[in-house]
Amino acid sequence: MILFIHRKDLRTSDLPAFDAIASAQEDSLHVLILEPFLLRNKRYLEHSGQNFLQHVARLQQEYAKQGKLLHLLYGEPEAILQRLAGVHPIQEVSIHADYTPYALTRDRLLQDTAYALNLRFHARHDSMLCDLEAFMDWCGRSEPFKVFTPFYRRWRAFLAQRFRPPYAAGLSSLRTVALHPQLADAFQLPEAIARELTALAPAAEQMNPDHVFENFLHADLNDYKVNRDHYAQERTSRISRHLNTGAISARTLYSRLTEEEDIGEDWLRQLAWRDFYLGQARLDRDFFNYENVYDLSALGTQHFEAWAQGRTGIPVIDAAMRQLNATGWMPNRLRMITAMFLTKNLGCPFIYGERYFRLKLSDYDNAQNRGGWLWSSSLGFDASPYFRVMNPVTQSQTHDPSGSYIRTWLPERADWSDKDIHLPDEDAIVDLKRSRAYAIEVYKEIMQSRQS
Ligand SMILES: Cc1cc2nc3c(=O)[nH]c(=O)nc-3n(C[C@H](O)[C@H](O)[C@H](O)COP(=O)(O)OP(=O)(O)OC[C@H]3O[C@@H](n4cnc5c(N)ncnc54)[C@H](O)[C@@H]3O)c2cc1C
Repeated sequence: MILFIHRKDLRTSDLPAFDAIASAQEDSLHVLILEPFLLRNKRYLEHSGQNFLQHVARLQQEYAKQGKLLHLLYGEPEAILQRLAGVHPIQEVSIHADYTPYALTRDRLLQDTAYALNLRFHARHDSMLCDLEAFMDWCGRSEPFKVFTPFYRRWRAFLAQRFRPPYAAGLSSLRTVALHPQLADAFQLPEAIARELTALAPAAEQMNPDHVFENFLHADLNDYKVNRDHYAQERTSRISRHLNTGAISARTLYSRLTEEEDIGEDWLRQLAWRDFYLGQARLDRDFFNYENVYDLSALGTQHFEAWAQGRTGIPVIDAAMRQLNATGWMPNRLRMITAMFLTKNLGCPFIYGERYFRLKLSDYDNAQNRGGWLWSSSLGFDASPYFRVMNPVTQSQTHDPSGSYIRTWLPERADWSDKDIHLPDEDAIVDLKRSRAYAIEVYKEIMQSRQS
């Protein structure tokens, strides 16, 4: 019997592990473990936690529809494995790998436990569109790409030659087995979480990542290049929250995209950024540690709360933060503008904004979020130059000239003229020009402080 543990792969088709289980022709016990650390401080009530639980509810529905068994458990994975292996004839543990520092430690412990129990252990790669090892071998490189454009060129060529199509075996071809009732009791979900799952079930039922993507392909792919930064129009795919929980795979997206007459190069380029950051999370030893590589002690948190609450007096910043707080969504350009504003104009270390987005973004993903914050604060590979400080007023004038986004999220400005609506309040918490000049000086020193 194979124990399969769901992770950021909350779907029932195109899973490398399902293919392996089907080939082995063995029974499989499928569990999804909700870990106390990941649900701490009622995180499941924040947008990021709600998105995850909603996808869990959907996965349960998918299993039920196909007459298959999925068991939701609460506890430490290695303790659960120990108990399960004592009761079920498990010979192998199968997971899809995750690369955050927390996940690596957890999975090392899980692997050690499996080996101590004489079980086989398989962690298969799933999240990237390009298999990283195969890609690096093909490129003849051992060092990660530090600059996006050359990475992108090679990545495109690799896909054209070596794209690995979606895996064929679906859930329907597997023989899932029931969990011993005693174990279900021992690791049952806390009542509050079980309640949330029930409450989210109706919305989960309506959710369909394939439809989200199909709608985008038909309605918005052709004009993506022009529209992607017109954030008031919301014309991007909005696939990220499904992609990051694994409810749809990057392979499926690419495979579907290649059926289009015009493949949508600009959109694909964005998907490449996702692989660029996922690759860095695995190959750049500093990726999760830049806050210690540079001396950020000249920065402070004085204005962090005003930023987080959307009370800075800079209209587009406040509108974006209010949208994020209310809905869990913020368009990409506004993420760049708000992140740069916090780290540069307000002089706040990037980890505070990163942590805030971790809770608030529905599509939160550790590697993508860190990548975005490193880019905005000029740290890490291929980041914005230290002297680049986007001006939120001119960004707003350029990308939303009529100010319709501000009108939606700052109702107190709904009647302002197109000209005035972008301008800072008289008592805005910073002067854009002065804070920009100061940020450039400070970040120049930060760049020089790098510990090798
Ligand atoms: C400070 C900051 C924080 C961010 N945090 C996250 C996060 O937690 N999770 C997340 O998925 N994305 C994050 N991003 C990247 C980007 O904003 C989102 O991926 C994008 O807005 C998702 O919308 P979409 O699915 O409509 O994207 P589309 O424009 O339709 O693009 C398609 C896909 O390409 C990828 N993509 C697009 N833009 C980027 C980018 N700049 N970097 C990496 N991948 C990209 C995403 O997987 C996206 O779903 C962050 C960006 C910044 C600047």
